[in-house]
Amino acid sequence: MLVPVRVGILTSGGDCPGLNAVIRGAVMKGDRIYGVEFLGIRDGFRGLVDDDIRPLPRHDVRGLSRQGGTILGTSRIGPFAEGAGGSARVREVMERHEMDAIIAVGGEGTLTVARMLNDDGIPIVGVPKTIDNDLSATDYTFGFDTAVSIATESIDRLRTTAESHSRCMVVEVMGRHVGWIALHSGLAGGAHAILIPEQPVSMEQICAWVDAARDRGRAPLVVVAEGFKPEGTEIVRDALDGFGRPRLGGVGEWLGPIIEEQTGIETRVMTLGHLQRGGVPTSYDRVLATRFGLAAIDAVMDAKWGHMVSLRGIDIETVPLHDATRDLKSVPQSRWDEAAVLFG
Ligand SMILES: Nc1ncnc2c1ncn2[C@@H]1O[C@H](COP(=O)(O)OP(=O)(O)OP(=O)(O)O)[C@@H](O)[C@H]1O
Ligand SMILES: O=P(O)(O)OC[C@H]1O[C@](O)(CO)[C@@H](O)[C@@H]1O
Ligand SMILES: [Mg+2]
Repeated sequence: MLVPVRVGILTSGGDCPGLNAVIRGAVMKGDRIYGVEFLGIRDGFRGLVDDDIRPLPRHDVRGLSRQGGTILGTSRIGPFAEGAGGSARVREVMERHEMDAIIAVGGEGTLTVARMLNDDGIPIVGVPKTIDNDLSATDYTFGFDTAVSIATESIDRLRTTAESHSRCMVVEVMGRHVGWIALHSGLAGGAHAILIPEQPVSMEQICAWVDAARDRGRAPLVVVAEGFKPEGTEIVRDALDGFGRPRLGGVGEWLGPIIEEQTGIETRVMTLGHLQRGGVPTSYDRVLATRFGLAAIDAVMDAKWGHMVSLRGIDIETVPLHDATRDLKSVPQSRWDEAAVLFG
């Protein structure tokens, strides 16, 4: 059996508070316990395609657990894009650097690529990241707690100004396919309506909740996930990002004027955007990310190729990437029903 001595690590997809803590955990345990050397792959899979790789010694990860972003850089470039060379190119670059295995830290797309590389025989393990908390096969991903904390603090601040002016406030948070950030920050912040991609809601219902909150003497607070789709209305999103995905952000700006017109309540809109992904991770995310990093190098040494580390209850386990990338973890109906009792 291959005993890895040189391990490459990359971070891919959108950045997320806690990525550096994963890198530190893996490198420190790899150095102290297993005596392996690390290679830092720059900007996710781009570094493998372009051969942009450098040594990542232990002293380079000092103090990293509290640092936001990723010291390795990240991108949405994949090895299976046209002209990128696929698994053959990845294998060639690994051989040039005598790299025995790869730790890939990323979201559903990155882990899908890791699975495809593994299917072609490349020794790789995954670490799940995303502020959206949309990965199945793990209870939580790091970054989510930080994003919810930032959103909740923002909601608390927006509330005092909204109350002073008796205004309605619409707060747009991230959540491309799922509404976990909106659900948790909305619950924590006492929102009068929480709008998520999983639950289409009509404008009539949204305005009814706003009216009801105002009638009780409250400044109505609406928390909306960027991927929310109002029932019976198409929001045209024709702008695409560099990778052909709809550029989200803007549903709040779309909702605000309609609420103002239909309810007569002066309405302001705040889109939190990338604030939710920046800055230092919370202590919860630092601990989870560090534990994921420690478990990732264990998985490499145990040759758990094609697996990712995962949180189950309070334990860190490994699960096959095939299971982890099958379905997105959306907000179940019961969680939305539970929250909806408090709307209006
Ligand atoms: N099914 C796929 N086949 C080939 N390449 C893929 C596939 N899915 C994703 N990729 C590649 O992997 C990259 C990383 O995926 P993506 O940009 O979705 O980030 P992610 O890891 O899912 O993180 P985030 O949560 O920020 O989206 C994609 O930009 C693309 O280049
Ligand atoms: O930073 P970018 O590339 O605009 O990506 C934004 C997307 O990334 C995420 O933050 C994480 O997947 C989503 O919530 C959001 O839609
Ligand atoms: Mg993705």
